[in-house]
Parts: sequence; C-alpha cells; structure tokens
Amino acid sequence: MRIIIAKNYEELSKQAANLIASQIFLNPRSVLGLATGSTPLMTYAKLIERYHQDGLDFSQITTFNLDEYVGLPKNDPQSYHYYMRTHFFQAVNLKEQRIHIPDGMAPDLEVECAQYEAAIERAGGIDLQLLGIGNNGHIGFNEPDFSFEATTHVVELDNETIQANSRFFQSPEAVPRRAISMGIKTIMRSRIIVLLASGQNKAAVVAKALYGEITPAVPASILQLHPNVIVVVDQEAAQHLPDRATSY
Ligand SMILES: O=P(O)(O)OC[C@H]1O[C@](O)(CO)[C@@H](O)[C@@H]1O
Repeated sequence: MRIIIAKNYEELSKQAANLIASQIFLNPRSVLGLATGSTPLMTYAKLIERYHQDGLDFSQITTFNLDEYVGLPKNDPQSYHYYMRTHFFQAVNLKEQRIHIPDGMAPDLEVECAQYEAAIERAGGIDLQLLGIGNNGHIGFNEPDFSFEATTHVVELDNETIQANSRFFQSPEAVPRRAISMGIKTIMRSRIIVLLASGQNKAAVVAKALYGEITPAVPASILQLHPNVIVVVDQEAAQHLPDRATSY
C-alpha cells in the first residue's frame, strides 16, 4: 500500500487525477471504476481540465460506477446517474455505450446485479478503481458487517450512512433505504485501487481502515490485503496515521 499525504483537498484531487491520467496514458482502453460522494468531485474537475488542456482522451475508456440508490430515476438530481453526468461525463469525450452505472429502477434488482457483474467481467475487469470512504468505513455501499465475499448486490443502508447522505436530500426520510453496490469481492478484483479521503472527520476511520484489524466491521480494512492500493489523503484526514506515511 502506498500512502500519499497531500497538503490539502486541491492537492489530493490533483494527485488523484494524475493517477487516473497516467492509467489512461498507459492504456487508452482502460476500464475505470468510478465513485460518487463529495470527495472525488474535484478529481473529476481536474480530469476535465486535463481533457481540455492536455487532450486527455476518454474516447476508448470504459467506466463502471460503484453504486446507485434503489428507486431513484436517472434524472433525479440525487441519483448517481445525475451526479456523474453533471460532474463528469457530459464534460469529456466518454462514449455513452461504454458508461455503466447500476440501474436502481430495474424491475428485477437481482437480475440487474448479476448483469452488472457480468458486464464488468466481459470488459476484462476493472483496471483502476476510485474509492471514497464512508464515516463508518464503507466502500461503495458495502456497510459494516457485510460479508467480504459479496459481488454486486442490493444493500440496506446503515442509519449512519442515511444521516451522512441526508445532507444532499431534503430530509433523512427522503434518503433511499436501499442501493445497488459492487461488492467487496468486485472491488478487490480491480488491478489498482485509489482510495481518497479528505477532512478531519475521516481521520479516525482512515487510520482504522489502513492500520487496524481486517474485519467486515470496517469494510475498507480489506484493502490492506490488496496488492496495489494507493491511498491519497489530505493532511486533515491523515492526522491519525503513523509517521511512516509519505507526504507530498
Ligand atoms: O465522499 P463522501 O461524500 O464523504 O462520501 C464517502 C462515501 O459515501 C458515499 O457517498 C456513499 O454514502 C460513497 O459514495 C463515498 O465513497
């Protein structure tokens, strides 16, 4: 595991965008796993800058998003479809047919999960997976105490996650209770994983995930077993990390 400690959120975002841009330069046909939440927002903004300034080419890139709420249509402003379109997809030259996000409105959610997993396999697996981390250690929407064995599946969201995400909704009651998420197994099959965390409210969970016990009670702790993880945190989120972590 490599840990990059960036000065602040902007530097973190630049570093994350650089890692993704390098992946694209090395393999213009890369399969990228993408995340939502507030943390990767500026990473997407930096990638858009690179697209305009350096001609970073997404035309042959395939993307798979980690998750989507159940019951939100694609044009709902709180859906992850909407988030990705407005914050990233519409601003770069990704091809519509190579963009994948689980469909939370699918009539049969189990079939949707199986098809999503199969599509990832057909694409050859994920080359680089971008991840945020929830306050409770979740990655994707894999909540604490969920098995490390799951592939794409329907999850019941934790109260903590519902409370945390209610900032994007009119009230906690408006937050969907279920989501489709890639499972831990899906995530762990990615060749490279880039985990982002920003701000002091993530400091405790970051330390627990990276240096604590490996347990489904802290889903992100499984990343300690992945051979190719790059963690990019800002100084605030790095507060509880040991000194041997690297600074930039
Ligand atoms: O980046 P944020 O907004 O802190 O969210 C952290 C995590 O929580 C989620 O938004 C889901 O609750 C994930 O998509 C994200 O990785």
